[in-house]
Amino acid sequence: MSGTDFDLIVIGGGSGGLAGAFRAAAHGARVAVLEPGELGGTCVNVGCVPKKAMWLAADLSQKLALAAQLGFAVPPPQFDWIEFVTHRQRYIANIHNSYQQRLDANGIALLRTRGCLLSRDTVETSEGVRLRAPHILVATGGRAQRPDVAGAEHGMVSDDFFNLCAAPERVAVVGGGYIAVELAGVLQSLGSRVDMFVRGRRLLNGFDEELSLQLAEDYRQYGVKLHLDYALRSVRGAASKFVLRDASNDDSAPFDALIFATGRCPNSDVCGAAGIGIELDPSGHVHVDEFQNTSVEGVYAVGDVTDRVALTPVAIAAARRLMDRVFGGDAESRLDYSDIATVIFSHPPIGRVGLTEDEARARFGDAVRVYRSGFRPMLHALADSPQRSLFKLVCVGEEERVVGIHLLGEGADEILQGFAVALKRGIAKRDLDETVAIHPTSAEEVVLMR
Ligand SMILES: Cc1cc2nc3c(=O)[nH]c(=O)nc-3n(C[C@H](O)[C@H](O)[C@H](O)COP(=O)(O)OP(=O)(O)OC[C@H]3O[C@@H](n4cnc5c(N)ncnc54)[C@H](O)[C@@H]3O)c2cc1C
Ligand SMILES: NC(=O)c1ccc[n+]([C@@H]2O[C@H](COP(=O)([O-])OP(=O)(O)OC[C@H]3O[C@@H](n4cnc5c(N)ncnc54)[C@H](O)[C@@H]3O)[C@@H](O)[C@H]2O)c1
Repeated sequence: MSGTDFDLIVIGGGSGGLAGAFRAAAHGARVAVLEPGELGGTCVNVGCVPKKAMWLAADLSQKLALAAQLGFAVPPPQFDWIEFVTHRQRYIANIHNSYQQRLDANGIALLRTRGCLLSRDTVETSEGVRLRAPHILVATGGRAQRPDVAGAEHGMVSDDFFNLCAAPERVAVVGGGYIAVELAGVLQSLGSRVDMFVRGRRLLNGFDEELSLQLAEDYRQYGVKLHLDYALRSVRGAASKFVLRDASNDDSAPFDALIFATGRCPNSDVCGAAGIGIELDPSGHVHVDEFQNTSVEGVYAVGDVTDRVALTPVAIAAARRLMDRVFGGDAESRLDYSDIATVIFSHPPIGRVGLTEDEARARFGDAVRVYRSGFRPMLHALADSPQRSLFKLVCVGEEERVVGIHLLGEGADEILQGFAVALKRGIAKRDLDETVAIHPTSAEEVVLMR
């Protein structure tokens, strides 16, 4: 084997790529990873990790306000954004170091460069070096996309949010999905006045409608202005003042910052996927089968570049199972994509696993039975804060198999994981009824619904 021959070349050192590289190396494969940016990709650098750090800061600021209402002598909190970012980035630097150490310890070659597929077994680096391997993993992730309207270049995207040094006074967030809801919540909590411009008639399309309506209510109470059914026509921006114009040519108030959270597109174009005949869907996602095979033999793909669920643990799990198949001798190893739990780090958070009520009714008709519990969590009730929780169970058939769990409220992010295991194991409502509650908690509502 020469210095440019490997068993596996991984293009992209993000969540999926690194997980695949480590698992392949553990099976004895000789691995090269190509990554021009920071190790860890989107999740570690401009996604889950810095986002969750900002969410924790926002959550603390809300808790400080509750504490003040409950008798603690808390002076109005002054948030030093730059100091917080120093802690956040130190945390991230530790992740980079730990990845680098693991790569070294596993003998994985890291090339700080871009990779482009030349054929089914050859990748060319930006410097023109050709590497060869019988197995290639495409794990190049995705990038934020701006809407196709005049002036869109003036706005930030989520990557830029993480470069902020202070809360802008008035912020416009365009979009109503995961990132829009999360960034709007953080900014409002940390002192901005946020307006959300949402194309649809509600937040979080595809999530349970009742929970999305309740979250919209929570956001309004919290001071976020929601502009639903908003058709953005253009943006004018100059000297850090932005004005949005809608389809009726009405102008918005001026904003100090504008953030587009209008979806992401796959990085299949920057790694030569189409050039070697890899099948893409109309939006450029790499089409993979249930074993993560692309349409070109020996070339696989995982994570956000594929036409599957765009979440970090999904990219990681898919990559590990793939490497167990390719190098670990387990011919059937593949990820079961059903019933993947997900959390939106809104204020309060939303957790979801399985079918929404609408999806269940479309599939099972009258056999669906829904249980719900709306309540004020104890801390909020004590502090006379209006924030409410709404938990829902979607059940099907005479045995009332639980096919969906939807939690909006404080703690939902931490409560859901265990119940996701239960749902995946096929529990029925009766199993929840037979489980003795843990009192007093929010989680107990899941086993007490009648
Ligand atoms: C703001 C935000 C918040 C998020 N929050 C969460 C969350 O809370 N929970 C969650 O589960 N998911 C979250 N996600 C989604 C999560 O970040 C992605 O699903 C995950 O990072 C996908 O991993 P990946 O390996 O497919 O791609 P990435 O992590 O994006 O990694 C791809 C890597 O490939 C590299 N690359 C691209 N082209 C090339 C090339 N030609 N050659 C070499 N390298 C290349 C890139 O530099 C990048 O490092 C969030 C995303 C965003 C944007
Ligand atoms: N907590 C988490 O796990 C988490 C957090 C962030 C992102 N993610 C992942 O990243 C993915 C991408 O997140 P996202 O928020 O970018 O996408 P998204 O698909 O959740 O939301 C995109 C939003 O942009 C709107 N939109 C699209 N084009 C528009 C246009 N031209 N004008 C106005 N609005 C427009 C859509 O209507 C939608 O509301 C998510 O689907 C999720 O898989 C996960």
